[in-house]
Amino acid sequence: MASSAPPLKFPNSVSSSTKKRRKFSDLPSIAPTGKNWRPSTVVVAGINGHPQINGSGALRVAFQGAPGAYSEFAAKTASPACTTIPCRAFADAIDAVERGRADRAILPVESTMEGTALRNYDLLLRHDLRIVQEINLFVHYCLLAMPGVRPGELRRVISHPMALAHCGRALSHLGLRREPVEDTAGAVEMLRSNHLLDTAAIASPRAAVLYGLDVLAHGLQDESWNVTRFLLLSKTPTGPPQEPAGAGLKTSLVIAHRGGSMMVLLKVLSAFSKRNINLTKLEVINSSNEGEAPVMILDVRGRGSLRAFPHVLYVDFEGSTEESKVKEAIDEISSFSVFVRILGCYTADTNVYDLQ
Ligand SMILES: O=C(O)C(=O)Cc1ccccc1
Repeated sequence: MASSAPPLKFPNSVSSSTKKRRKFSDLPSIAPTGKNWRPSTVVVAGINGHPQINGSGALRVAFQGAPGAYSEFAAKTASPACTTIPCRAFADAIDAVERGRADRAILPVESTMEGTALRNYDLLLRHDLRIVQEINLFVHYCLLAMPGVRPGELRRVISHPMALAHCGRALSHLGLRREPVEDTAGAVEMLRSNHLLDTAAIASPRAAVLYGLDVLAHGLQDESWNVTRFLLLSKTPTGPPQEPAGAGLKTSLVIAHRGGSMMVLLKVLSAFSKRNINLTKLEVINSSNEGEAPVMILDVRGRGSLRAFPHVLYVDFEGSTEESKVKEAIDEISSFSVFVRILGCYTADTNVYDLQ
């Protein structure tokens, strides 16, 4: 399917693109998966054209949650032939990669409704893993209950905090007490195994089928345009994908410093703009007020120690670390920032995958 969608615009992200955000129904590049789990547009062989890793040929991807979680769908979208490894927490998924029990970890990092999931970005910064792929997944939420339960019998709803937040208006309307749990599919599993008749879960339609629950409502999200961006992380650097002049590639950086935050921001923007490098994300974190925790970043080049910074910029831009203008921009930024780390260089995902 065509891959001509404009860059996604996430709230709280500053994009240099002036293109208008388009509605789901307008987008030509939606890759619907139908009832068939895998979007036909995704290349089956390996990640970014890199060879599959383990003997059986299947990439092992660790994700947070029970089978049927959105992160698992995202992993299957990235690499349809992969074996997925459920983990209790995102930190466990990262740990699985660090210890070699998995080849990749998958992490939701931002959504069109909520912006950047800073806790997950924090995790990324504390570990030495590289971003090797991004996946944009259209997230549909359903209200699920035990078979035969009617809406009037429900008192509370459980789900992942992001799902509860994305469905805030609908849940207020239903008057259900909200309780966060680790993940959406885990919530469904909890209903099933504890035979909870007064509790609903928010999860995907696939989780309903997987665990045999009734779908009481579809499309529960407050906004119809609800896309989550996931990153696939690897321990082994795969190197920038080989594309002529960095075409279709994206690089993610973290820039950290200790003071003069506006000045640094302006200088960073200037380093990119004078080289015509298009930013696709800019997130500014300031935690210099008393009582605010600094951002902890693993210094992968130095002694491998964690360093604390009050001012951090997350920057994604179009281009590859192999391009000379990108190297120059990074060198210039390194000359006035305390710390710069390349989080990954990978193929930009211009599709939005729809798993319904
Ligand atoms: O809980 C899940 O299913 C996840 O994979 C995390 C999540 C939750 C809501 C939207 C996207 C990802």
